[in-house]
Amino acid sequence: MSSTTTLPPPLATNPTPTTSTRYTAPLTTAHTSGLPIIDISPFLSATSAPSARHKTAQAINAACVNYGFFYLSGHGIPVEKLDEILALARRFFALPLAQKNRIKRFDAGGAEGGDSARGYQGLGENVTGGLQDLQEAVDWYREWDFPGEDGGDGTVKTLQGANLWPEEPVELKSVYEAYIAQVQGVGKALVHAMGVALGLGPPASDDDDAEDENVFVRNCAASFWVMRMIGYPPLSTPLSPGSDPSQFSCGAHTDYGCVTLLLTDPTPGALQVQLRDGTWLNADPIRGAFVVNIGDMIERWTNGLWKSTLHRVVHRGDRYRVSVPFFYEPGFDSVVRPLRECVRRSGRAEMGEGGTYGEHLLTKVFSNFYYSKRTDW
Ligand SMILES: N=C(N)NCCCC[C@H](N)C(=O)O
Ligand SMILES: O=C(O)CCC(=O)C(=O)O
Ligand SMILES: [Fe+2]
Repeated sequence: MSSTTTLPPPLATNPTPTTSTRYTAPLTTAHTSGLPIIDISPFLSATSAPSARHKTAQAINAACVNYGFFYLSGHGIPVEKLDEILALARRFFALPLAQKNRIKRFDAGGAEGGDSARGYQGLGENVTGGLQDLQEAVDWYREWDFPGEDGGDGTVKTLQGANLWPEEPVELKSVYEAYIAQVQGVGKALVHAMGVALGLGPPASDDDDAEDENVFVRNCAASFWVMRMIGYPPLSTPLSPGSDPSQFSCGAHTDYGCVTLLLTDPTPGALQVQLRDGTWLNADPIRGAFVVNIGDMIERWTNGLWKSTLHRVVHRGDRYRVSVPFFYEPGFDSVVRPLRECVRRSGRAEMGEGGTYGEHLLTKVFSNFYYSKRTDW
């Protein structure tokens, strides 16, 4: 394939942010935002009652049909650990730029002519919908060693290689690696629950180990996860009442894979989620809970029964904001095509080409960087 990087077309004007509290399904517990709070613990314990799992699965289905977003509680990661993750992110971003640049991602514009998505990216380096985001970030991906130079086809180099870890804070690497192991377990339980919520049973098998497995769990077994640590200085442009934002901390986008487990500091009014009617809802954080949303691969698998919902960050507070999303995704080579049962239920034609998650991810990553000058794929 030979083409230059094309950015997505500019977004149509965004609707005015709102703090709507409407929701359309009977949900047992809801935050003031209206987004449901869902307890995943029945899927983390092997001994939980079937009725408890059923309740969780039903709540997930309602949340994914109505919003594509919810809060997740009962995940078992202590709140002190979550606070520590955020505090370490804040300490890293407070370092001088020269020090942060010591783990700078290897840029396409660099003298050596390669690029890498792993590492630190400075303010304005990430682009969404054709606009630079007012954020800086560090990306870590599942480590992936190719036997060959470029994985065979020259298109995956950007995602290869080892992660870059900062020297400071010294404990960041070990704390984050332990967290990644824990949060992957939550991701696995969550996609398991999602398969149950959709009535996607395990494959017919005599193998006891496969008893609980469904198509989501299987495809995430070698999850090509992404961990992202983001820092957001406040946007400076004033917003007059009723006007649309012209600058974003992170422009409106959908996430790419299965589920995002988002951890943020307590800053309110920053993360906004688009409702079905096109208005924007503030999804303010709940301490100790994750904000969860589904990504493009779940939308494709379900043939749109569950939507990968647009969301954005518009941070106008007065304090530097940090967030740490963990993206629990399919394997890089997972072929994702609509599930026959979901196509039938949706009553719509089969959506999407049915390519691999890796192909989707690469398309996204190559359109994300302001400095990318990629011409060789
Ligand atoms: N790995 C995930 N999902 N990262 C989400 C990043 C979203 C913003 C990005 N600039 C974009 O336009 O997609
Ligand atoms: O920082 C946030 O609240 C959300 C970030 C986000 O949506 C993303 O990185 O995909
Ligand atoms: Fe996102």
